[in-house]
Amino acid sequence: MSRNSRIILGSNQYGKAEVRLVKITRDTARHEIEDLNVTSQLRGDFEAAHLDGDTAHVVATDTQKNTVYALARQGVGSPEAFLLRLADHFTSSFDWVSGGRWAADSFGWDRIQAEGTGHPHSFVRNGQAVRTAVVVRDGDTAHVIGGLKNLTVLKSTESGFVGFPRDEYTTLTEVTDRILATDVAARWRYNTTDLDFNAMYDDVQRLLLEAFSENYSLALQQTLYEMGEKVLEAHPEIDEIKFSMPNKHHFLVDLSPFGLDNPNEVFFAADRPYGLIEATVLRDNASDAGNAWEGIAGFC
Ligand SMILES: O=c1[nH]c(=O)c2[nH]c(=O)[nH]c2[nH]1
Repeated sequence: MSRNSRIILGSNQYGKAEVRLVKITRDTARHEIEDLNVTSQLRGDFEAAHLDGDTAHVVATDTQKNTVYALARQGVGSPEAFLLRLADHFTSSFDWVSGGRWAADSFGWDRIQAEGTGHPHSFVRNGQAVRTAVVVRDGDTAHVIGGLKNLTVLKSTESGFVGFPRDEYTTLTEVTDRILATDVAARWRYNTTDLDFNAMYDDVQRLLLEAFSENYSLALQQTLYEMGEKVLEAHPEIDEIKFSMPNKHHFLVDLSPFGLDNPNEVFFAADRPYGLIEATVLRDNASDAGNAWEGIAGFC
């Protein structure tokens, strides 16, 4: 086949998406569970595969899936550490693999309560946030991005929204006492790979919840910024944090047709449309993110 010399291959990556991995650690009768959804994508010299169908460099996506399971046999530890190990494995095993992108969602399980410290091997899926992690490896450089999504929070007072501009299309009334509710999605970029990522995750989640709850909110934008600021102040290992937060509106129901008052007690929880508040909070001297954020959808 003759080739059009003015057409070239651009950026590319490939691998296995959403490998469902459950790892039970059962060294003792008290088991531990790790539950992840892992995506592995390789980057490097794959031009011949795209141009000629030459598979000599194509580490099969099936092999990538198997590698996820095989490396899990030695333990997961934390999503971030596990993805770093996958990155190391692929870049050191195949000369032409120069890097890639590895991502995981991880799902929490709590022990079913028994006396004392909980059941040794029975768990209930934790309905709280889904933990997210991404490792982007380019040569010897690795970027690690921790995160969470679906962290649903609500405060029933200590929030208002006043002072916004009014034009011919503005109907919103000013309120100094409203419900503020959102599903927090956040991704934060570490500036080192040598960390106890599980401890970091727990502390970032704690700080996010604390910041959401502690101050009067003049706008969801302000609360978002305070959440990011609190994380960056506490953790020099994090250079930036991105948020995407829907403003889940709760409208006061007019009960006057029924002869009833409604002192901020009965609400219609609308599911759409919703406000969508997104921002990045970062250090003014943040390290270079390179292409770390590429492919992470839904943030600005
Ligand atoms: O916290 C808020 N920020 C907004 O930008 C906004 N816009 C709106 O209609 N309500 C709100 N609330």
